[in-house]
Amino acid sequence: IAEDGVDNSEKEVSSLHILRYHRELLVSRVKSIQCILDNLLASGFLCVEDVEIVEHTTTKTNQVRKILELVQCKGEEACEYFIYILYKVCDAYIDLQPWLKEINYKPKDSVQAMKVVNTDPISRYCEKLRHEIGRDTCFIMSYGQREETMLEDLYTDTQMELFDDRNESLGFLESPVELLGEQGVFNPHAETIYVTGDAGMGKSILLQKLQNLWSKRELQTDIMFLFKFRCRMFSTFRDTDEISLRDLLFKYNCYPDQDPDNEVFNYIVRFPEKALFTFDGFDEIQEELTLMNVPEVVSPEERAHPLLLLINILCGKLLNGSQKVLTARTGTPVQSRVIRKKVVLRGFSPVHLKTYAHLHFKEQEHHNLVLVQLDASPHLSGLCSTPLFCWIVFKSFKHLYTMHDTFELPETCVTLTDIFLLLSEVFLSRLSLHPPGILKRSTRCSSETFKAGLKSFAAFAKLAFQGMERGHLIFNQEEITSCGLMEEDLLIGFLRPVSQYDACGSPATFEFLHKTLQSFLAAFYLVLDDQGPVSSLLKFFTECSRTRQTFCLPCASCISGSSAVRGKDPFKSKEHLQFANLFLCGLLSKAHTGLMEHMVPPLLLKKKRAFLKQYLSTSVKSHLHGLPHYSSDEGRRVHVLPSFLWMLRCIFETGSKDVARMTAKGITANFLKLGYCNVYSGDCTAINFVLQHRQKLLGLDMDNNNISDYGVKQLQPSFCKMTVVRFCVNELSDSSVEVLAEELCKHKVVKILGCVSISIIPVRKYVFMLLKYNLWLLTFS
Ligand SMILES: Nc1ncnc2c1ncn2[C@@H]1O[C@H](COP(=O)(O)OP(=O)(O)OP(=O)(O)O)[C@@H](O)[C@H]1O
Repeated sequence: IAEDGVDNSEKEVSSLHILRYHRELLVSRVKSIQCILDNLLASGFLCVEDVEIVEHTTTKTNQVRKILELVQCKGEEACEYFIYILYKVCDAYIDLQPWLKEINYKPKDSVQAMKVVNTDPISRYCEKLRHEIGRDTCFIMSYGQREETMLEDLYTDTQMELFDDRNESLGFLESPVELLGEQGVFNPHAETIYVTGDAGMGKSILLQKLQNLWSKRELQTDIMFLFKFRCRMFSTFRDTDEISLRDLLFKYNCYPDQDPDNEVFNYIVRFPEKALFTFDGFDEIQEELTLMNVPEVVSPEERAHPLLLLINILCGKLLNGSQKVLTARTGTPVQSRVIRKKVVLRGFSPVHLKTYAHLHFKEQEHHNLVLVQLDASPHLSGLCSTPLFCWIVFKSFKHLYTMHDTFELPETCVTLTDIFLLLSEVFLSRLSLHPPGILKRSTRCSSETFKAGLKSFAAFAKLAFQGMERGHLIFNQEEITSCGLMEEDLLIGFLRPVSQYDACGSPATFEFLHKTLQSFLAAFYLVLDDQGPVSSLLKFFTECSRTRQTFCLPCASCISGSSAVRGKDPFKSKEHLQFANLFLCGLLSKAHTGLMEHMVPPLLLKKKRAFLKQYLSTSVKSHLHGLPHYSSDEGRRVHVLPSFLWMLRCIFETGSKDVARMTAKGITANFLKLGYCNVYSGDCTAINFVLQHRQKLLGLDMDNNNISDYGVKQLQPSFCKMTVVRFCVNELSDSSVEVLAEELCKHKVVKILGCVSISIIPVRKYVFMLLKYNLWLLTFS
């Protein structure tokens, strides 16, 4: 006989006895009665009048007492069924599960044959959340509001590299299912999984995949609630707005139904570890974080500014124990003490790229054509390792190929501007008189398409520009109309509705298909604008170079690490401004004169180009001059920062050999360290574009970047100038070793080669060759 007086050794302890004996425990632990009443009524143990009696009883504890009284009156079978409900609906009666274990409860076969329907508000809410998230995440963004693609049909894994707090690689994740797991956790006390990557690397899609997996119960986790937020939403609040935590969770996801006692929210507060938050695009709210001055900790009941709630959730001060996945673009400062693990998205590997092409092009003819063209252009393949750029290239190819007799992917020197022009052409061609597929046109005339759609295009460009000026990513109907956009313009694809922010169901606000597209259009506006002085062209360059002090909230400083003063450097600022500048350089390049002259008076265009070139030359000179040099045994060394890369990207986009030559000459150091600069394969073309103009020899250290074989191929023409070549900790395969060995042996100027190879076989083959020329091999594995 146990301490509580119940004889557990006896086989048949009556349920009636159990209820009587544990009455007070049950009264204190049964928090929700709805599900019990529903099931007792449905199974006929209680009648409607009984239920009404319970409902009219005043307090929750008295209601439970009443139910117990009633079931005991109905007899053993009713009591048995009552306990069975507690056992079956375990989520709702979580507090009673230890007790059921204690009394060694095992449902009899007879009661197991009876049906229990889970009508508990918490379980119902979980189901509702899963259903809504499943519905919201099953499509992938596509252009045109009428066209959507299933996530499952297009999602391709990307390279997800794990890093510790000292930026040492901890290997790769195999699939999004592993994102919440223990692999790569370097700070077990923190709760935020930080996913970072460059623009268009697939951070939002990875979150979408994660949410979709959860909705289908394929995530292998016991997370019951998933709340998804896009950080840009937090910028839509005024400084004085306040909201409760309850509203933040439910209003921007979904509200529980029939939950008069607030059971769902109370449950989340009691068991935060059952909740997962996803916050997408933390970089989009950095500006606002600097403006507020608010207290650090809030309670779940207190109303506060939504941003403050966000920060406190991320820091673990609110809903401590909940899991968080936060995404942001590379370089967004987030303090490592709140980071549990860090995942860097590296884009498509060559194998992923092939898989993605396969999913994209179901028709063999298209598929083969694209693969042949990609193989022929390592530069294009490098660009396509960024999923966003790849998606644009593939989508445009598909569209233009079906519209015209012949269409080839862009050639070797394709720039990002070319890619976004292609996307714009596709959008604008929807305005043309010939719908795709009906009549194929023999020749493609881009300028004609742009000219025909110029009115709408200029209106989109204006909207994008105004948004950039005001720091807006979301636009209301009024802003859209004031730029001259009509309802039918919205269908062509530049904008998409932000439906979930409107509780009434109708999409009242819009955003650009992608942030990068907004930057592109804003740059286009600067080129088209014939009202302001030519100098207004430099609007975003000037903004980038403005000395800015970033003030951080006391609590925001837990998250955003930096409060540094930004220097006067036009290549060092927020990425969306950098992109706008890059596109400006591209649009005003010589290569696009033919197209732009159809939209901008030639004289004005010429003036703008000359003005930009002059500015760029001066800025490059001052940037190079400002780089910190130091002397070493190998001569003058310089360790550049990621802003140097932005400068090179802009130069490449201009296509100006003069500026490239001047830059190559301006690098006075004889050793350039480009480590940890986030160089990806697409950048190697820009680096090569400048370095091939260099007369003097140069050592180049590109360790710890994101360069694949495509990048090495792009640098081939510059190897003849290199005394040191370092590619350690990149994504090179054996084929790069072959390229490197052959190139370097050919030119015989290289003294040190550092790289890591996947297998040793090609290395052995080339080691002898390299040693013959007294070459120091650094890190072969
Ligand atoms: N894993 C993937 N599989 C298939 N397509 C992808 C994948 N990742 C990204 N894409 C494509 O690239 C587009 C851009 O991706 P996404 O918006 O996720 O990038 P991001 O890293 O969040 O960019 P940003 O930092 O600029 O917001 C997607 O809309 C999709 O078309």
